[in-house]
Amino acid sequence: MLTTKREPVTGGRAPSADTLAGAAVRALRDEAWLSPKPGLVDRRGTGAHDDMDLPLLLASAEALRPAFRSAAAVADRMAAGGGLRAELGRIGRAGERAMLRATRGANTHRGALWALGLLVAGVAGGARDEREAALGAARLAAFPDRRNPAGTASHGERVRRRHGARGARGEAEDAFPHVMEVALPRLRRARAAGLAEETARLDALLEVMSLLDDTCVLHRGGLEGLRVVRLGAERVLAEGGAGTARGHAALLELDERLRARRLSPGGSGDLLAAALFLDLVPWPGRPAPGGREGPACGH
Ligand SMILES: CC(C)(COP(=O)(O)OP(=O)(O)OC[C@H]1O[C@@H](n2cnc3c(N)ncnc32)[C@H](O)[C@@H]1O)[C@@H](O)C(=O)NCCC(=O)NCCS
Ligand SMILES: Nc1ncnc2c1ncn2[C@@H]1O[C@H](COP(=O)(O)OP(=O)(O)OP(=O)(O)O)[C@@H](O)[C@H]1O
Repeated sequence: MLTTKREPVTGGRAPSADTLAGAAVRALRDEAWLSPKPGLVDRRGTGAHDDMDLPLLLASAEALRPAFRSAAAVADRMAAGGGLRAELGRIGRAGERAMLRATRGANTHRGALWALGLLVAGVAGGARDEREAALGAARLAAFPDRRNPAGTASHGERVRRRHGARGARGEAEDAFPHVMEVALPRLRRARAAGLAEETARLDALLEVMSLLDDTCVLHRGGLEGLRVVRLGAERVLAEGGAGTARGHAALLELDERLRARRLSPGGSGDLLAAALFLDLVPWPGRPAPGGREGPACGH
């Protein structure tokens, strides 16, 4: 049964489902285009992957638009609770099927759909700012996924058992600390310091990479792989970040190393996309989203 949602934000209305879906797809596209990203698919190539490239990521992002729209619509209609969580689970699984159809079976955006789907629902549920959106998403993530079909042992599940990493689910339940306390502040600090938008985004990605227990990396490379990713990202930042000659050289070296070991920091890519999404949301009563108009990276 549908329950009515709590009264919305004071003053303005939550952005429409179309607007939120547009921002989520745009965030995925921006993350995909961003280059050079260590180990990830970008506009230069396939990174550490052999089953995906930029056109496939862009097609996947577009295929997820209806799922984001539905997540927003249902969160606008229903009160936050177990019922809404169950609906989001259904929408998320349908979104994953649409993604797999669009990519002929490649997992291009599973983790991203999870993070962005919950955040879209957090915003549509009446959040007035990004902090409230992350807290709303966390509350939803904490409800049991009642309709989750049993017996689907994902890579993340196996890694969780083996290494105790809490992965994508833990990040959401904790209200996205690597988005709220790492990626967004880094992005804004870098912009305030006058760095180019692409450099600011790369530095935000690298800082997340240097801290995250990424189950994508653990699955492919174990604890040693995770160490390579985290220390490598830390070194790029210590050399001055993506915008300096030394930092850029360290970044390309890290990219080589990750591609040679088939290590892809997909969880960090997802969380950068989540930060870009929150940065794009037209919060009620506020001016231009993220203070910028139009694509920052020329696509
Ligand atoms: C919880 C999810 C992510 C499944 O998690 P699980 O770890 O079992 O899956 P999987 O191994 O496929 O990994 C998920 C992806 O998360 C990303 N990731 C990895 N580590 C992290 C991390 N520390 N933080 C954030 N993201 C991470 C990576 O991209 C990874 O590929 C999710 O897909 C799910 O339960 N979906 C069901 C549909 C649903 O409820 N959707 C709701 C929102 S629409
Ligand atoms: N630019 C990007 N390039 C590649 N992956 C990305 C990118 N941005 C985010 N991701 C995330 O990385 C994940 C891809 O993970 P991975 O390739 O490890 O999946 P898998 O198919 O489950 O594993 P494997 O390929 O090892 O069998 C996706 O869930 C996606 O959300």
